[in-house]
Amino acid sequence: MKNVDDLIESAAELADQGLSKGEIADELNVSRETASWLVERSGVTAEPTSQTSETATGAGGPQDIHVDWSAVGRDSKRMGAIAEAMADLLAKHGEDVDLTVGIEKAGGPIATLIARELETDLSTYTPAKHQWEEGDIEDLGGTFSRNFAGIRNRECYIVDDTITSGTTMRETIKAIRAQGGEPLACVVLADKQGLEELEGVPVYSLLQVISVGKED
Ligand SMILES: O=P(O)(O)OC[C@H]1O[C@H](OP(=O)(O)OP(=O)(O)O)[C@H](O)[C@@H]1O
Repeated sequence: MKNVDDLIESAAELADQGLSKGEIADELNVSRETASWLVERSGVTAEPTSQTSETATGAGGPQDIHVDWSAVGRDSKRMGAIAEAMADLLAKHGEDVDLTVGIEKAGGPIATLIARELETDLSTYTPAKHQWEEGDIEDLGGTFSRNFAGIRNRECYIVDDTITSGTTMRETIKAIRAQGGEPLACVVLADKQGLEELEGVPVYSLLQVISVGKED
């Protein structure tokens, strides 16, 4: 499920099957208000309520969602469990990959644990935005840390905590290719874009955060 249109379609199917709005809310993991809004948008029910329309269309609502994963990040055991799950998402790409690239800063610790799980080397990439102070960020480049493994024309995985716009992940893919490497897959904790791929590289996430209250 990728976007609000998919949710609307699913809500319509469930409504057609005779489920109540509460049951649809449970099925789709959204609030009752949002379930009502989705069903109304699908055209399956004719009479919108002013309350649900107001609530879910979200006029003046948030433009972005902050993902706070500190309950995981502050505990190495929880981090290890999350890294195991993220590594599992990459398992379909086989066992030949021997490099995991973490995007600094937050992606570094996660990548370290995933690299351990997958028994790969570890590399880290610091995106250009971390060097930026003023001027055009396009004039800056990111850097691979010399403290960790080099890309050296290898296939690799890319790890970060979140994708918001996708800019950082896209930059990292290009930087790895510029070093002769080939990213086989990206993995993040939370993807706020609901991406399937970026620059031709598959994107996996434990959570996809789908905004249902915002008009495109
Ligand atoms: O998809 P994007 O719009 O590029 O945003 C996602 C990036 O933003 C965050 O990094 P942040 O700048 O907060 O740095 P940090 O990793 O040091 O926390 C996050 O860790 C990703 O790297």
